[in-house]
Amino acid sequence: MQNHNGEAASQRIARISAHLNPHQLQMEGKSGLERAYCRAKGGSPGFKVAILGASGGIGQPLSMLMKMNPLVSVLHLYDVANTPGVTSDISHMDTGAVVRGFLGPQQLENALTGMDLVIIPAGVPRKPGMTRDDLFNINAGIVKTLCEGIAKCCPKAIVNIISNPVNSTVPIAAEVFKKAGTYDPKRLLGVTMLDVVRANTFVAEVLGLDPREVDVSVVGGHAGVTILPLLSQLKPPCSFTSEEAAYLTSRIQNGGTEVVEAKAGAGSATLSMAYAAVKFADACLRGLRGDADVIKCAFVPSVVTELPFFASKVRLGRNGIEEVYALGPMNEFERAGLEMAKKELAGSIEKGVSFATK
Ligand SMILES: NC(=O)C1=CN([C@@H]2O[C@H](COP(=O)(O)OP(=O)(O)OC[C@H]3O[C@@H](n4cnc5c(N)ncnc54)[C@H](O)[C@@H]3O)[C@@H](O)[C@H]2O)C=CC1
Ligand SMILES: O=C([O-])CC(=O)C(=O)O
Repeated sequence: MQNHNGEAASQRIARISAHLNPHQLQMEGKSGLERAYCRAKGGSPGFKVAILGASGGIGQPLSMLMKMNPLVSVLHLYDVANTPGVTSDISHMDTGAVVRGFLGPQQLENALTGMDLVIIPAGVPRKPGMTRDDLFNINAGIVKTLCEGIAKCCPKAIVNIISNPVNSTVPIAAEVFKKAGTYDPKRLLGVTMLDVVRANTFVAEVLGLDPREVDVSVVGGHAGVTILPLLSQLKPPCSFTSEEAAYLTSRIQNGGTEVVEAKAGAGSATLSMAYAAVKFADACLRGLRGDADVIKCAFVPSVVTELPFFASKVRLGRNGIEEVYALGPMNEFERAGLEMAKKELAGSIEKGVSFATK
């Protein structure tokens, strides 16, 4: 009996059994992959997304949530450990995206080829007492290698960098792409969405509002004092006492540390980060699709200050970043915060650039 694609029963069984063993499929190379992608024909057309570091604390819930995203037609899960299990598990979800797993450096190129969006949560997380910069020695090399793969296999992809320290890993990525001759500043974004998610939550708590009604712009970078919430620009407009502004700014700046301490050695934010990463990735995909007015904060190549990278609101479109918005009016407290943020950011950016160019 033939199915609606005109496929005979024997072909159907062969296709399904091949799909059940991702490794076998991988070994079979292109024809196996092509067969798996046939399944996408039944689903909606969409974008191809790779997650690098897909088996980790962020990677797993992020993979799950991206499998639920109707804009995704193909989802590649890459890690140096445990991707067969994560892929098998997630592939049973009855959503449209076809999921494929890739394990270890020899499969990185297949994981990346043809991707529209690459999300990178690969790398080690903090333990109590550490700063994000303490992760530099391990994560800088990981991000560099993964970006070399991107430059080679999907140079036009939008890249979302989650791996810390974001203030240095984004400049590293830029240098890798420059060296490879593929750099497009519109396509490189450091993910600072969790700072916005936290800011919305904490501000809503103070104001007694639903967090979904609150929109805080968070600029600067993604570590300590470089995280600068612009509470004076809050939507809906509200005023805070100086005590409230100081409390909220400090809580937003230390949100990551709050989670690291509560997890007491078992890592840093993973679930709220996966939520924030999907919110951001979805915005990038909506931009690629051509939706109007997709605006989010991100740490990007920038000319809004004298620094080469800075987080501010950006408009996302078919080419990635279509517009980087200026910081807008700030009060005295925020202007002082901006000076502190820029001072620390300059060193973190320089550290990333010199690592990648040495
Ligand atoms: N941008 C942000 O707002 C946030 C960033 N982070 C950062 O995200 C990163 C990941 O955090 P978690 O998922 O909690 O860590 P985790 O340790 O649970 O997972 C990391 C994953 O990366 C994989 N990995 C290591 N080296 C790799 C390589 N060369 N290629 C591919 N995969 C590799 C590991 O096998 C592991 O599965 C950390 O650097 C953390 O600091 C965490 C929270 C928020
Ligand atoms: O604090 C950390 O190490 C992880 C992170 O970036 C965050 O939760 O904002």
